[in-house]
Amino acid sequence: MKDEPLIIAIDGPSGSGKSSTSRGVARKLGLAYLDTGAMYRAAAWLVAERTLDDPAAVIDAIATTPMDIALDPAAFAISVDGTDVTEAIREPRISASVSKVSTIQAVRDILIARQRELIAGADGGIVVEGRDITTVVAPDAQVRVLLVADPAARIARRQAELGGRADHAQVTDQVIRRDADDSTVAAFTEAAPGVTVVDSTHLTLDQVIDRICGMAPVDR
Ligand SMILES: Nc1ncnc2c1ncn2[C@@H]1O[C@H](COP(=O)(O)OP(=O)(O)O)[C@@H](O)[C@H]1O
Ligand SMILES: Nc1ccn([C@H]2C[C@H](O)[C@@H](COP(=O)(O)OP(=O)(O)O)O2)c(=O)n1
Repeated sequence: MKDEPLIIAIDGPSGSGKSSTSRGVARKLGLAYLDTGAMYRAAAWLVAERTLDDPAAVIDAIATTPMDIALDPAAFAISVDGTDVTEAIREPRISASVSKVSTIQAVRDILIARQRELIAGADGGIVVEGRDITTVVAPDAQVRVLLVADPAARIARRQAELGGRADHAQVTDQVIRRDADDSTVAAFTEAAPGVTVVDSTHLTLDQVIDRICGMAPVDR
């Protein structure tokens, strides 16, 4: 009987290193890569673009608007209704507004269903990162990791990444306040049973990637 495709699930708070680590693991092991945070960001972009406020209108727009996300760890891209939003979803205005959209349970239900379809279609295996992957989206993944790092390290990393585009107060809001809001709908502050905690505070990116690759079944 053929083995099930390998699924590696990585959750964690903002700035813990999920995206860079997941991309690195996917490249090293030859797997696809799904950034579920990008899907919530794209939904928030759509809501901002159409200046929607009423929750029913928000849910309807997200349910009916096509979203296309690339699963190649070397060439990330995402579009909404044919518009490439790869860059736009990283803008501070989206970082500041995304939790308002991602904490609507009906929005989560829509995006979780799409995420499960994408995972099921990745027959060569996939690394999936987010906040609820180890617990809700793919709790049966063979490798389940909660990636953490001290708040000061996470703020410093995000600040370095954004350069002059956001001051310390904005970055702290993006990291700490957003985690507090996000953790009302997804349990990523503590590892669920069977989930391995990896603390990246004092590890380089390569060390984190190696550690997670080392958790994959050896016959890969
Ligand atoms: N182990 C690490 N050590 C130092 N910097 C890291 C490490 N992992 C990630 N980074 C850097 O921290 C920033 C945030 O990482 P990212 O992968 O976007 O985190 P997340 O997806 O959890 O928000 C990026 O600039 C990334 O290069
Ligand atoms: N599986 C997921 C992934 C992200 N989210 C939410 C939480 C975050 O505020 C946004 C954006 O996620 P993203 O992973 O891009 O955030 P950061 O890289 O940490 O800045 O989406 C979620 O609720 N569930």
